[in-house]
Amino acid sequence: MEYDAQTNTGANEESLRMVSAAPIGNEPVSDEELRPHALDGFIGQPLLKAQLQLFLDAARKREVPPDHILLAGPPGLGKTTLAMIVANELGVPIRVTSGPAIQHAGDLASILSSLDAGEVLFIDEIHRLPRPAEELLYIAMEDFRVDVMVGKGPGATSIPLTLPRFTVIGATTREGMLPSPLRARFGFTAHLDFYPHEELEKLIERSADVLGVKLDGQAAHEMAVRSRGTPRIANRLLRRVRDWAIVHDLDSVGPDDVKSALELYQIDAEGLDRLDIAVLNAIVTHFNGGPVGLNTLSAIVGEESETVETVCEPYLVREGFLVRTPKGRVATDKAWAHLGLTPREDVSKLF
Ligand SMILES: Nc1ncnc2c1ncn2[C@@H]1O[C@H](COP(=O)(O)OP(=O)(O)OP(=O)(O)O)[C@@H](O)[C@H]1O
Ligand SMILES: [Mg+2]
Repeated sequence: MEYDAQTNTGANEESLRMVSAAPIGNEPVSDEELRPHALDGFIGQPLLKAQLQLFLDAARKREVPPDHILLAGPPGLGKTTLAMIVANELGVPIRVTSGPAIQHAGDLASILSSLDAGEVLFIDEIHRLPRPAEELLYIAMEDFRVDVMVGKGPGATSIPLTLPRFTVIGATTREGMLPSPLRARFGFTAHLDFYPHEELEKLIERSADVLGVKLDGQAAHEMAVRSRGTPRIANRLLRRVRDWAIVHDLDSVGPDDVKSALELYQIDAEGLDRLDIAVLNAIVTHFNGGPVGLNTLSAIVGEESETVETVCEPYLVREGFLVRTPKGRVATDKAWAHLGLTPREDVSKLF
């Protein structure tokens, strides 16, 4: 299987954070050891699993490759994992590429024309396909045909090539950016949601078995509540806890070990890290709870405003620490309480 490194570079600031949902460093490789290979081993998302199971069973019974599948959802929730599982369950090979890796329509044409019958073509970050490639893909997905250009300039001719039936699995973190003709060509769209704590606990227990880490009592729970609903983060926290256990010669890891290990990495009880806390602190101490504009806020915490907006805010908003108002960002009562402070009087009157 090829792995497209381009989708997982990201030496940006987000990727340096322990609680970033994007992969860090060599994680695409180490993600591999923790990936379940069958639908059974895929933790959580019960509705999605039932839908996918039915979809695959029907295709198997009809003895045809299944319709194209779109996997949509935030980073680190299991899109790549599900794509691999689908190919595995169908017992077919999977070809892996990504939107940014395909620079010209010709790149995609050559991949398509080399596919075997029934093969799965996984296109990660499909919302980043260049336009001409996207148009070529429409035809290939619908009519199983690709027009190959032969020659250059005025003498160039296009030769239609019939393709065997295959299945495209597209993954996207930005479903809204997919043009509707492309979206319409998928027979099934799976939306992945953030995982509840109980599911993350199960996931951490499974990963701990794979890594040979023995967890006691509430250890898995303590990691789950700090994982921001994201399996990739859960697995990363587990690896850091494993490091702690190795260095301290522990045979098994208890909840207090988890707390100490993750405190060292400045991840607090709600999964907030140094930057999240800095953002909340800035709003509360400099602006008495807000509202404050994004640029001012970012300047105070010393980060790019994009980092604050795309990395910190979604989680802070989702967890009710922060609200976005037309006048700027406002810290909620929960944020004040989390910082151990009492909210100013009139903050509730803003809403
Ligand atoms: N439901 C799950 N059960 C078990 N492990 C999971 C599950 N979902 C994700 N994981 C694990 O989390 C890690 C990240 O998952 P994956 O690479 O599939 O995410 P992704 O949605 O493709 O992220 P990205 O958008 O960044 O590509 C992998 O190690 C995978 O094994
Ligand atoms: Mg992925």
